[in-house]
Amino acid sequence: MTFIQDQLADNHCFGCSPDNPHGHHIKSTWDGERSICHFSPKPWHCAGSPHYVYGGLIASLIDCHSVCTAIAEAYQREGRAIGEGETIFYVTGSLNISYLKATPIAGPLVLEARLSEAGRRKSVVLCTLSVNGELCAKAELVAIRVPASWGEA
Ligand SMILES: CCCCCCCCCCCC(=O)SCCNC(=O)CCNC(=O)[C@H](O)C(C)(C)COP(=O)(O)OP(=O)(O)OC[C@H]1O[C@@H](n2cnc3c(N)ncnc32)[C@H](O)[C@@H]1OP(=O)(O)O
Repeated sequence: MTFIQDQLADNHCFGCSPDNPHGHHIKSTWDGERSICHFSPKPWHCAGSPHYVYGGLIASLIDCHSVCTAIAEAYQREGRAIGEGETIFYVTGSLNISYLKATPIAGPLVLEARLSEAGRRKSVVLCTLSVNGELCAKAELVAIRVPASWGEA
């Protein structure tokens, strides 16, 4: 299986860099229309209850998976394989989440994202997070394209 994050070089992101030892290391697939990410929370990712996932973690996963989706779609729109040629970099402009149900920590969490708008600099990504087929959170993220130098070390 090919993951978006493994095709992007020099990535330092807490959410998705394969090389950040302290990060979440999320992995997302992209099929040309939608992206999927599976994540299994650890017991310490709990909210006030040990049974449910901390909302900040949910936001972090949705944030990163959605921005990676915007990046994958932008490469596709330019007719390039992900990571090929000049780096395409997006950042989060806004993130609006609705927590619909407490998210079981037993997981796995399944994130699914697709674009509802794709402009020159601005993409709008719709993302859902489900567990065992139950929708627990949904979000809209505005991703803004920035120069590749934004991501340099
Ligand atoms: C190495 C491989 C990769 C590796 C992969 C890396 C994945 C990284 C994932 C990390 C995700 C993050 O956490 S990123 C970190 C958190 N985010 C940030 O730090 C961003 C901080 N904010 C900024 O730098 C700036 O405000 C920007 C870049 C977001 C926008 O500023 P700007 O450049 O002046 O934008 P501007 O020209 O005014 O607007 C352009 C268009 O975007 C819209 N727009 C601008 N800001 C917003 C906003 N906050 N919410 C909604 N929409 C907005 C405008 O209406 C306009 O739409 P229209 O008129 O064109 O329709």
